[in-house]
Amino acid sequence: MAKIIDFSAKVLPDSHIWDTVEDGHRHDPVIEESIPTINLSNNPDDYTMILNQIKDACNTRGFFIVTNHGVSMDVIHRCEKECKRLFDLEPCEKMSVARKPTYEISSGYGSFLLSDCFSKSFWSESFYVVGSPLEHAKQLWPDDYQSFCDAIEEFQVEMKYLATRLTNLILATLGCSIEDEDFPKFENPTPFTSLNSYPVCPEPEKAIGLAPHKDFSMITILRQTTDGGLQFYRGKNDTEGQITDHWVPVPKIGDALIVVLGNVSQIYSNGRYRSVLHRVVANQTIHRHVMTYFHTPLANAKVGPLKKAMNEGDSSHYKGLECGEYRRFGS
Ligand SMILES: O=C(O)CCC(=O)C(=O)O
Ligand SMILES: [Fe+2]
Repeated sequence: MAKIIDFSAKVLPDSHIWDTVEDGHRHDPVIEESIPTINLSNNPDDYTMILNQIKDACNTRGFFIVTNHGVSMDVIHRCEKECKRLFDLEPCEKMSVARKPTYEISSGYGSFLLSDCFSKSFWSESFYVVGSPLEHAKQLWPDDYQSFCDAIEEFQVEMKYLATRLTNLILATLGCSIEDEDFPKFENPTPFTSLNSYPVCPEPEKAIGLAPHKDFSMITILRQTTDGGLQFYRGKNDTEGQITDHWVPVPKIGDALIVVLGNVSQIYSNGRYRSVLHRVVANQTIHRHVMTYFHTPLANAKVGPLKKAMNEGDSSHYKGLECGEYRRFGS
């Protein structure tokens, strides 16, 4: 349920103090390291190289950065502008389009759905767009809603195109092909976009922007306006063997986008690829905005390990369930 939060407070309210709450790996060190960066050129000669780079990133990290991704930077910049316009509104205006308190994802303003799992609140706000933003945009800006709708809708179209391309590449790295009868169909899934805002925090070391979690999607694609927040987890259980448990901060790299493997990738690959734990830390100097696109099969699509992704003799680690059922069981 959305509550009004005073993000201009000089002292962190008790409702947002996390330093005594176990949020999982809170105190593991943050270590800067290079993040796999893949140039998605359209040159057919680069296809095998791109496939190998994606395979390596999926095997070892569960996240990577893409450049030359084909998403229009004009659309991205317009979306960033509209995202700031939205979060700059007065709290009561934003509350007028608050998300309904349901477990199902629905459009509107509020805290992240994940926040319902914790007793403390996140130092952040989000605006979910499931399908079209028209109704809420008209309510917020009766005479000036078109630029918001256009930017978000164009963003969703471009992101869906990129997400489909990346999904097909990821499945190809598992030996699956579009001709397979169980090759997942992502036709007409309702686009789900989240605009996120992480205001400057008076006491960032005691707060959290977004608690550690894994995404439910096949992949999530993110665009951040600045760095200073998102971190991915790498730990002993990762495939590279003996590495120290740590968090890897994600810098903002020019026009690049960030790709995150979600639980559906883990299920399709029968656990060969792992969805990656990630979090957002609060910071004291920059107001960070993020646009996120979640690429997920339809709720009634069957999701289970793909035949060709399994090696001879492998047993299935996941039951074949409908996508919506997996969501209800949580992650
Ligand atoms: O805002 C971010 O940087 C991350 C958002 C995220 O992980 C999510 O919405 O699932
Ligand atoms: Fe996430």
